[in-house]
Amino acid sequence: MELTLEHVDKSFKQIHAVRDVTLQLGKGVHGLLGANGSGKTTLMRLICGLIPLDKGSLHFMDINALKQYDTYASYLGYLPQHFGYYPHYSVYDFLSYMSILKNMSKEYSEQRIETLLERLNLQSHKHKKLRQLSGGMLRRVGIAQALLNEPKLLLLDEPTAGLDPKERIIFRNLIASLSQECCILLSTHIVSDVETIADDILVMKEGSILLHDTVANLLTYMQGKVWEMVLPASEAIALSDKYCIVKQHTMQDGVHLRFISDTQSYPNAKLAIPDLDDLYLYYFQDGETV
Ligand SMILES: Nc1ncnc2c1ncn2[C@@H]1O[C@H](COP(=O)(O)OP(=O)(O)OP(=O)(O)O)[C@@H](O)[C@H]1O
Repeated sequence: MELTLEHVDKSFKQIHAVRDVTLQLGKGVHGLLGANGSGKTTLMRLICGLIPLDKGSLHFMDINALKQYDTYASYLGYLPQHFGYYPHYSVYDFLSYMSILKNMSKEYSEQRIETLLERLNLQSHKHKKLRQLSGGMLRRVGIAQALLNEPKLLLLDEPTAGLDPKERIIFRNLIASLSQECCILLSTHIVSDVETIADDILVMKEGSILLHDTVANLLTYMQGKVWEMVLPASEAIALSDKYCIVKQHTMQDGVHLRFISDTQSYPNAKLAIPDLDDLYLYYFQDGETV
């Protein structure tokens, strides 16, 4: 069960949105991190076949997505960043409608919808109109439609956007439970969404995959670059002009700072154990929005 992209490239007029991306993703959860405009959604839409590649190839298992799209699509589930829905449809009617679009038989889709309503804790809401649902429930309906055809390749574009912390945890657990069944590519701005559940992380910047490795390996790279120290408030301001500050907390004894520096810039700075937030800021400290 492997997704393979080779030299995938896409431009929109003068914007080079995806640059020569080559990667292989197997079963499990793959976190796709990147700042706004780094190309995550475009990459997902290319993988889904919603927009054509300018160059490159795309295979899932032995299927050539460009030549055997119908077979490829039968393995695919996709939750877009902004999933359009029909506010007057009930949860059940919406899922039935989506199963027709996915060419599923009536009998199979009825069974499958019941299973998913149960699994996603939506059973008691099945006759509610979509417009009556909270953001979290709507996101769960979005996931349910993506899972209707029991996909082997699941693409989730910022699935936790707009969810409260509790819903985010429920969602994370759900994704983790699906990871044994399929290859999941999950894009997000929120590092904590993928830190604990992703088997590996892809960091995308300006259309290219800058890093692709396990969390443990990526953090090894940050060792020796993350520092902590306490400074009087007046000195802390000067430091924030020079270094990338990851955390800052004012307490009675001064300002507690966590910052990134390739070398020990202050004698009283102590090395800290790096986390993914540090790594993310290290690569996006040049002013891009996170
Ligand atoms: N249909 C399009 N037409 C023109 N430019 C586009 C189109 N889709 C994306 N772009 C541009 O391609 C670049 C990558 O956009 P994309 O939406 O893929 O990034 P992203 O990483 O998903 O960003 P975000 O996190 O904000 O959703 C951006 O400069 C964007 O403006």
